Amino acid sequence: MAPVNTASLPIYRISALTKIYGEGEAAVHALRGVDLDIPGGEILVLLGPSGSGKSTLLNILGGLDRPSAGEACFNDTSLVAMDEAALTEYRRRHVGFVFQFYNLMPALTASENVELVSDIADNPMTPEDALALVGLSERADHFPSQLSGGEQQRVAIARAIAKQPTVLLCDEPTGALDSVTGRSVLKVLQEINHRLGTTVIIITHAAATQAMADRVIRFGDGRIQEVFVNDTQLDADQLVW
Ligand SMILES: Nc1ncnc2c1ncn2[C@@H]1O[C@H](COP(=O)(O)OP(=O)(O)OP(=O)(O)O)[C@@H](O)[C@H]1O
Repeated sequence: MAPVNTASLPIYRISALTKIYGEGEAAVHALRGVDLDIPGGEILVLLGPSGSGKSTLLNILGGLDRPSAGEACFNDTSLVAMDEAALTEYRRRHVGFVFQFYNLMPALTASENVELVSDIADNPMTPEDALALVGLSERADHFPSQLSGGEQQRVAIARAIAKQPTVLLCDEPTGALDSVTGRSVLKVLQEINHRLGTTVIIITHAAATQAMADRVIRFGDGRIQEVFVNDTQLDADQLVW
């Protein structure tokens, strides 16, 4: 299938975004004024040391947390101005999450784990289609304990994409995996971006991942240190780390 080219218009516009946890002497300045446009349809990789604010930014973009000040718009709608109900609706319709740990229900099969989410979505893929996209058709009836770490993460990705989200937000998706398995998971994320046009944002400590990105953001101390546009994305199969 030909790549879907939805790149160009910003899907997120972020300006002067700050996040302070706690108060007074105990205050932690997690974001210190972030300005960033994220074009739709891209693979964006967020790099930076531990504690530099990457997860805080991702959580705000995903509607899981709120900034202390500044603005974050999704398709020109302010996430900051949304009330809790609107934010929940935004998450439900538009955002898929993938975390380091897969959080699958142990008593349910791969297919049933995906079905849990497709049941509450407006226009879901079937669990069969979602599992086929991540290359796990053969494992649909297996329980999590019968799957490898990489396979469990692929089920988690199938679950996240089954509702056909606009964006897929991934916080250390390969953090618990060896490099070969991690590459196979990144390959799946790349396939989803190419085939469905989903905007994919990946936080990682595996710096080699930047070679498959359209855009790389380097974070440090709550600020963007560098934005790098990558014109020659590698196939995830070719990543070396
Ligand atoms: N709920 C919270 N309450 C207080 N401080 C927090 C909270 N969440 C994050 N922080 C602090 O905010 C700062 C940024 O954290 P964040 O998790 O965004 O960093 P990160 O770059 O994602 O780090 P890592 O790579 O280790 O996940 C850190 O100093 C962290 O301790």
